[in-house]
Amino acid sequence: MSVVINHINKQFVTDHKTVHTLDDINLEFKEGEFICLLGPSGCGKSTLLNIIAGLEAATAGNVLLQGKEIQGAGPDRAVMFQEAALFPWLRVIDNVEFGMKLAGVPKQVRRETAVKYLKMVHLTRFQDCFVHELSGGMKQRVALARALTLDSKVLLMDEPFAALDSQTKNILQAELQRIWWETKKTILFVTHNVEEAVVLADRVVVMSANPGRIKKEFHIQLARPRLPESLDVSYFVTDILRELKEEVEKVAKAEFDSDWNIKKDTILPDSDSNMGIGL
Ligand SMILES: Nc1ncnc2c1ncn2[C@@H]1O[C@H](COP(=O)(O)OP(=O)(O)OP(=O)(O)O)[C@@H](O)[C@H]1O
Repeated sequence: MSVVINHINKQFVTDHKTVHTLDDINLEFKEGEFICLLGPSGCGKSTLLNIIAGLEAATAGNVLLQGKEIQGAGPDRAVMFQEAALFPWLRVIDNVEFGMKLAGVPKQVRRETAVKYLKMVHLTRFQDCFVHELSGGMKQRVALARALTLDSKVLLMDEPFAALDSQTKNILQAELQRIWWETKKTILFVTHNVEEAVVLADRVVVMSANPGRIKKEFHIQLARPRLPESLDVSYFVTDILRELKEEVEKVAKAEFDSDWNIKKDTILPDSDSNMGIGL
């Protein structure tokens, strides 16, 4: 399913100020394309993802899915966040079935579909466990299985692996590459991690901040599966980091006290592929 973002603007109006978060965002995702969105903290990545999900309204502009303007959230778009947001009182299998239950899918079909996707994330052995019995990585795999069950053509992922250790993250990146390949979904994946973006994406979109704009796009024409430690991945990482560095420093200058010295206290060593985290 193709996604077209037309002239999206977003302003948040609070009691004491108006924040111009997104300025004239135009983007097109081809059917089955994997896009990663990178940018300094606060540039509006999550806001843009929420607008595409229909969870947030744009101030101006629109989002077209297969040529049709979206009106709020819909089953054609599944969303996955940094926190798995599973129900602790339900077993794994019931968590995976939950969205289908709400959608009125009959019990038998629900169960078969849940097992199919638990198999896809290699968790069938744990289907009768409760959430507290799972590791962080397993919880995200349950959330991924749940997101896949509604068979939506678009998957919107907001830093889904950010809270995981690097080994688990690498495993899940490999799994996601395989699942994307098998399901042919259109994926928008928000991350702070440049290496993760290069490993996963067909195209990496870099945003600038204040207000959020599209700064540059990188087409990652590398064979898959990709390994984070490979030389061709590092080549793209270096290139993208160069583009991001300027943006992250701009945000830091605006947010840090005036005695902060960008050279002395630098948070931006050239090899840092998590640039911007924690700003
Ligand atoms: N509900 C809201 N009300 C007011 N301002 C908001 C709201 N949601 C987001 N903002 C502001 O919009 C800007 C963009 O926020 P957003 O979370 O989209 O950025 P981000 O790039 O995803 O950041 P991060 O990488 O840190 O998650 C920030 O300045 C934020 O404070």
